[in-house]
Amino acid sequence: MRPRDDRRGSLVSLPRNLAGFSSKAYQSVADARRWAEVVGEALSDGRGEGHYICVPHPVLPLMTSWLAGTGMDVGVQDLSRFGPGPHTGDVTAEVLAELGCRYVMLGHPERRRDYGETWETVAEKAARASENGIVPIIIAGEPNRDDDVRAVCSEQLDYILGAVAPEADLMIAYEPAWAIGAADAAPPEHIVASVATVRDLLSNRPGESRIVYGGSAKSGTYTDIVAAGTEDPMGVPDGVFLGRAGLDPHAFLASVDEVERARH
Ligand SMILES: O=C[C@H](O)COP(=O)(O)O
Repeated sequence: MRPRDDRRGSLVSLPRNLAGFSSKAYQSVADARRWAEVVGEALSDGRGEGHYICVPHPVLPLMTSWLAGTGMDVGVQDLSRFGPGPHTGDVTAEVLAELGCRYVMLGHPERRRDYGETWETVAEKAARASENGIVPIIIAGEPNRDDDVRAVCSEQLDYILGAVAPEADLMIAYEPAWAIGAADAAPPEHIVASVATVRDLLSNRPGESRIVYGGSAKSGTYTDIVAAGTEDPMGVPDGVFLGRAGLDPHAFLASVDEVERARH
């Protein structure tokens, strides 16, 4: 059975084409508003359907209202591993769901670096999200360039697959840690081989899964990946996840166009 999207009151599928942007902790509220004005105007015809942004918690309701009419989904970058109760400072999945949160990023190397988050914790958070109708975006990928992608991603995903219901929707952002915050994205051939591996690791799930690529992605990255994946369509991700490049709303819009063009 498909999980219920309580916000829309109906059963929905994950989008097929996904251009995403995580604003991390880069933007002020005024910056976020300026970003939303440009994107909101460009996608006011609903052309943003299925594309998404992940913002800090306080920006969630603001961004949701600023992007109304675009079709875009809004998510956040973390949530509490606890349910409602005595957990000072935490933001629960229940509160986020009430605010219309569609996605939550989990497992990002920056959170593991800054807060020592373990995959056990990430899995607990994924379960909390999923039980509350929020789709976890699991940031999976190898720490070092010469790591064994299958071995690393398999171990990371085992934590998650053991924690969320088999039929729950799941998004994986394949992000090799060595390509995050770097000068360039990982080589397209590496991305294609790795995405095919991740797809294979998820192939027995009854639930819907999507895979996007992140790590120094910018305009042109998705087109390069598609070109490298001509012989291996399973290795072509369902979209791209921008960090720094997406701070420029025009660059985000270019990625939306690129993903839409490549996948129609
Ligand atoms: O979630 C997004 C990624 O971590 C990518 O960030 P970056 O494009 O700044 O490397």
